[in-house]
Amino acid sequence: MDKQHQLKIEAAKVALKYLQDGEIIGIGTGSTVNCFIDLLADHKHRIKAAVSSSEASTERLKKLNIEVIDLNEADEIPVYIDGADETNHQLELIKGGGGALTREKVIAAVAQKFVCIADQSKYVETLGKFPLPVEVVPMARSQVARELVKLGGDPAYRTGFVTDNGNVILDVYNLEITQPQILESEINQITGVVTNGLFARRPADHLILATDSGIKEY
Ligand SMILES: O=C[C@H](O)[C@H](O)[C@H](O)COP(=O)(O)O
Repeated sequence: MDKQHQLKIEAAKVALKYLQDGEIIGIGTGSTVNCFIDLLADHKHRIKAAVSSSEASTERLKKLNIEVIDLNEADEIPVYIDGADETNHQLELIKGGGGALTREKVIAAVAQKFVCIADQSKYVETLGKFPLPVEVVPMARSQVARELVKLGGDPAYRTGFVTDNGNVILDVYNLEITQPQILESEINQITGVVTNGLFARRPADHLILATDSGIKEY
């Protein structure tokens, strides 16, 4: 097993302490969350059910016989566990490398506590080295791309990829994101944008970062 994968498992293990007995848990998407889902299998008797942010996570949860319910059936989500592509020290995130950003953002908005799990490679001074994913209604792709260029980015169409919501993704390169909340709002104002992968207006509440020198919690 490679070092990075080992660190993802370490972060996921620590996140188990946020499980609340008898409650619904929100589950994100990606390789780090997959580690958490696998660990959750041994604790499934403690939770009421899971709300999932993607078809991929739903499939993994169901394979482990963890009940998955629709978000509309959940009155509240005390805790949401998810990974990130980048995080800064304010726990503002870039997410959506796996294309699940919209459903992730919806669940994060509902959740009382958003716990981000990550390995050390995700921690950055300034967001933007990782291309910012933007989910777009297919017919608006070119128009949205032109508007993203005006904001200083270099959008690239993620070819051959369709989100769980039937939309496409533009990955925006070369943004140095010094004001994440402002950029998040500006991109969301572009007609045709479903959502973008900046989680700055609703950042994580806690970060569990696995590093070579141990777990760091923020
Ligand atoms: O769309 C995917 C999600 O936002 C993931 O949380 C993010 O891409 C991080 O994934 P991973 O844990 O595989 O690095």
